[in-house]
Amino acid sequence: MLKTLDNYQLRKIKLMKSIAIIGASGYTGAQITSLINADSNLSVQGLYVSENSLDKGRKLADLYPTYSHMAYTLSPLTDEAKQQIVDQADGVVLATEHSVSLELAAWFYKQGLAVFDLSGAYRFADIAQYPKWYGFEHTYPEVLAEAVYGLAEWNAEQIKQTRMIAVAGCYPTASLTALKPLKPFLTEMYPVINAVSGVTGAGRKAQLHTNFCEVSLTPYGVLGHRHQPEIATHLGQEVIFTPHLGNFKRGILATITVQLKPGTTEADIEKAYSVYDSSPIVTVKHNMFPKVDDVVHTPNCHLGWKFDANSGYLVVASAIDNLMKGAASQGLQCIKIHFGV
Ligand SMILES: NC(=O)C1=CN([C@@H]2O[C@H](COP(=O)(O)OP(=O)(O)OC[C@H]3O[C@@H](n4cnc5c(N)ncnc54)[C@H](OP(=O)(O)O)[C@@H]3O)[C@@H](O)[C@H]2O)C=CC1
Ligand SMILES: CC(=O)N[C@@H](CCC(=O)OP(=O)(O)O)C(=O)O
Repeated sequence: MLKTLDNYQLRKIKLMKSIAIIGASGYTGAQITSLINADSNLSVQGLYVSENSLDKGRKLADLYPTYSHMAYTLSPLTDEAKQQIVDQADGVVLATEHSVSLELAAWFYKQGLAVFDLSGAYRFADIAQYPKWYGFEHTYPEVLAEAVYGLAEWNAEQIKQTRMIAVAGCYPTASLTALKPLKPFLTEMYPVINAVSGVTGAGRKAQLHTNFCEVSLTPYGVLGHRHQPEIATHLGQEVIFTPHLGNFKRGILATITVQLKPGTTEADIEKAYSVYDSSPIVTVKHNMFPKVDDVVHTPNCHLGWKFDANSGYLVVASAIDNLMKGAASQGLQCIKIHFGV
């Protein structure tokens, strides 16, 4: 029977899965490395940075002393390294910028690996969206056609079936987790999402606007952030989305105001959110609101809501850690769902 299985199927039934992490010196890459390292069903094949990276050859723990228990070295992603990944790994995590992920995802996918991309390069099924929101033409429609949106609580069946997983964005994860259960009750009025992110959301590289002395709570990307169409696409409804940069390191709080269909009751909303009753990750509270501090460094999403039956307005707040549920721990959820470990 084994003779009829191809290499990928054989790898899939192997008990321990080996994962390569590309972009491992960045915030999400280092975070997912620590999660994979701690998981008894997974092993780290290797950690990679760009071929000419200033960090190549350095130990991850030298960049992040908090990871002093891990002895991994950052290797340059040369052609030989890519071939080694193909030979040794079952899956590859891309914790790289969108245009880098665009190329690497297609290459590793075509070599037969499972790809878990933390960037936005494969999150829209509609190829026409990429030039506007990401500034590039998507040149791999055949790989894009295989991509599934890695919102773990909602798309588990598809995540099992495909090798190309576009892990959901950070603000979209917070927003969609709150809004998707309410879909049957939404009207034509757009939900209004105001969200604040910690500065790690912008990545590790030096940028003026994330300097300590520059950061002060402010909106950005108003009526033009790429997460607006990501949320709208995966909700199936337009939204108004306003992100803010907050003066804290980690975490996202999205506060969402939405008018529900006439006749909607509190019981309807309770029932809608009961979809998360069996989830160890999503917790829903009525008339109690979440705090960012309660979710940072955890994979959890905390939701809190209040409804005014007279006006039909619901306010729901959603808190996650942008580096965890917004990227690395959701990536880990996708890996574990995909490989069934
Ligand atoms: N930060 C966040 O909260 C979230 C981020 N994301 C997404 O995850 C991805 C990574 O984000 P983040 O960790 O913040 O980014 P960082 O800027 O912190 O890290 C980027 C990493 O990519 C490496 N890199 C750059 N170019 C290449 C290349 N050509 N080949 C291999 N490695 C390369 C960098 O190392 P070097 O340059 O030294 O090679 C670094 O390790 C992005 O697409 C981002 O949009 C998703 C959800 C949340
Ligand atoms: C504070 C900050 O700059 N946040 C980033 C979002 C985080 C991110 O990298 O976006 P993805 O989840 O789509 O990968 C931004 O607004 O672009």
